[in-house]
Amino acid sequence: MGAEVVVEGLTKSFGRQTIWRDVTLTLPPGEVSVLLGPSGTGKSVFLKSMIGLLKPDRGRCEINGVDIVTCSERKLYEIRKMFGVLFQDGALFGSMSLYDNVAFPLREHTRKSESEIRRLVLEKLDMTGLSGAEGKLPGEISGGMRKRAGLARALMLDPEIILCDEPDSGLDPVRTSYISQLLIDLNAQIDATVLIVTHNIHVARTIPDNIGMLFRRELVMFGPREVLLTSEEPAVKQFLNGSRIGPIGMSEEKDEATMAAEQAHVDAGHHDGGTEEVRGIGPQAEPTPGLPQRQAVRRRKDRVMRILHTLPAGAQRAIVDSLTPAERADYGVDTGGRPSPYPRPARHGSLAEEIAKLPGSSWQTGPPGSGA
Ligand SMILES: Nc1ncnc2c1ncn2[C@@H]1O[C@H](COP(=O)(O)OP(=O)(O)OP(=O)(O)O)[C@@H](O)[C@H]1O
Repeated sequence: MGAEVVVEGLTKSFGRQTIWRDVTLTLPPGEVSVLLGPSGTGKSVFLKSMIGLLKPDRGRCEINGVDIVTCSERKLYEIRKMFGVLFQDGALFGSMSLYDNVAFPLREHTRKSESEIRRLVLEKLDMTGLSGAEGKLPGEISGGMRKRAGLARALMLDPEIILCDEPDSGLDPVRTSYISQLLIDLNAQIDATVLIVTHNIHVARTIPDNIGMLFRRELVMFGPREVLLTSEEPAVKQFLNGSRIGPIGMSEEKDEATMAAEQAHVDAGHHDGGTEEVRGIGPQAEPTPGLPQRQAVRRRKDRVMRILHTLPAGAQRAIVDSLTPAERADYGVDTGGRPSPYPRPARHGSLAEEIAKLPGSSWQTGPPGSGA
């Protein structure tokens, strides 16, 4: 199973520009999480901070009990080997064949024989649908193939954590669906913890177990997909529907006068720029038939049912609706479709307070009244 990543109070600035502050979240082991956010909110900076390429100003990022913010260079080097990273452009060496690109981590970090390297390279190229392309140069293949080659290379050291920086960037919707499916298939095969950074709404709706969103230099929320997908938080709703109407503006957040003017424009019958007003939660992608089931699914269900009473009502309903009759019986959910007080009665107090009291909790919730 993949490693758990615990991020607490992480803050990053460049000079006087704060990128984000007090980011707190836990990537549950072996689950797939997505970090959303408008352009420039610091999603890539967050990924780079997680692998120690950038140093946060304060806070912790703990992996297997090691805080990579404060650990020694030597320890960081060891921890980094647990990561497989897919950079935006694949980050392949342009003068090397795909074979040599994918073999690179093994040649650099292990003493494996060339025959063993060959076996492993061909295996990873096969897993990523690149069999037969090993002799090609990165410049001779499509963007989608370059991404998959980057992924094959990221898998070489059997990572426990896979970070993907905008796996969909530059890809058409069909290729985006393929690479997203590939990530689910890989998760089913190796049970690694996966974090995908993206602003692709379709990826966010169909792929992850958990979703978070960065906005206004903060993590607006992070939790089971049902929380964000049923959220009434204006920035989240606007983002998920790709609409101009809401607090997210062209470059930064908008002032109230601009928001009111835009709303009046839409009220007068003009289009809001969104392609669809999606309601409810669609099904999550499953592994391709013939592959094993994702082990994370059962673990996540148990985990989410333990914290169900702390979640907003809309998310609770969506989670309960997704259970089979047998699961409802297992978890003690009543037949009226509402959860019984499982595993303990709901307590009084704000959601944020309730969540903060959970053992090992590292949830981030939105501001009061945000529905987070
Ligand atoms: N090394 C750096 N030095 C100074 N500023 C930086 C550095 N790296 C990133 N930034 C700034 O941090 C901010 C966030 O950048 P980042 O690339 O993380 O955003 P993002 O959310 O990934 O955006 P996009 O979705 O467009 O890729 C930007 O204002 C960027 O200019």
